Amino acid sequence: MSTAGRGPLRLGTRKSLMAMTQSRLVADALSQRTGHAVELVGVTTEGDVSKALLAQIGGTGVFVNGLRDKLLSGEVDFAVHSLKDLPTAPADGIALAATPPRDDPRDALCGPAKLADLPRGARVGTGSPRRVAQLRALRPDLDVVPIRGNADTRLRKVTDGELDAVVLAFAGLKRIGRLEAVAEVFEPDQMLPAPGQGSLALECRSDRAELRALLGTVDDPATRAAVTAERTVLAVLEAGCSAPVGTYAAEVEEKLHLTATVAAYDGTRQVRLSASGHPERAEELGRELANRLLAQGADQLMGERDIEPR
Ligand SMILES: NCc1[nH]cc(CCC(=O)O)c1CC(=O)O
Repeated sequence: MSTAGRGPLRLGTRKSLMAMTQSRLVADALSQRTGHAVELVGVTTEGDVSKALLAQIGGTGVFVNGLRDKLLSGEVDFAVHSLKDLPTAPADGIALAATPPRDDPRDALCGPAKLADLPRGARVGTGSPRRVAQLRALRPDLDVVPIRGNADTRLRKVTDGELDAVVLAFAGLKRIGRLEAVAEVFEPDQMLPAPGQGSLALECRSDRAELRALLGTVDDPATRAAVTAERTVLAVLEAGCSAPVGTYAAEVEEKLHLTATVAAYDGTRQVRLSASGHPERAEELGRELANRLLAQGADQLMGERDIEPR
């Protein structure tokens, strides 16, 4: 195929502004490292076509599967995903070839005021149970409103006056050039991000060894250790992207520090634990922390649900 200099590498990407921007970033980094030209190939996935489908199956993997099909059929050579959108279960025939250096993993409040300055009962929109639970823990008086749609659509609900604020991933806002909307960035001690948030994932067919090595030139081992620990927590909890699970891992002085929370939707209870260890033990660290969360009632908290995103 095109791995050894015969024509550009074909990068399959969703066509949204966020996806195109992050794909272009990866394409540029890869060209710089390897000298290979990279061509973006826009792919329409089921998740882009059908909102009904997205609601029905909860979003897990719909964006990802369409791109994986193109990898397996050989229509594209590799794909770039937001890592937090990747299901934790490995996919047959697909390899996670690289996790580039992570962008800012934090969540951001977008609107006219910081969280503490929003009026009592202010309407704050988010589609994520993880954000719902942690927002309610911080400000039980808020009216947390479930919303869907891309970042632009969500931000418009604030400018239209339908909502007082929305919570979105800082990295995504940066990629679409909307950081001016940010009123406050939440530190992990206030709100733990989604596992893998702010990170990208490069996938290709697992049988293409040469291509995997080439893509591996943009891999960042510290990012990989961190997101491995975070995603293992999610996998062991058997929770998906729609679970009230927040995690954050980072390497400090060659040690990996991991914090994870499982929170009740009503914000009244939260289990939150931390652990640290050698980055090579990222997976074990995640597994051990998840088991400790379960021992403290995490499964019961995850089973509770009081709002459905619309
Ligand atoms: N769920 C959609 C999604 N997938 C990745 C990002 C943001 C970028 C990232 O986390 O890497 C977003 C939007 C958001 O949560 O605000």
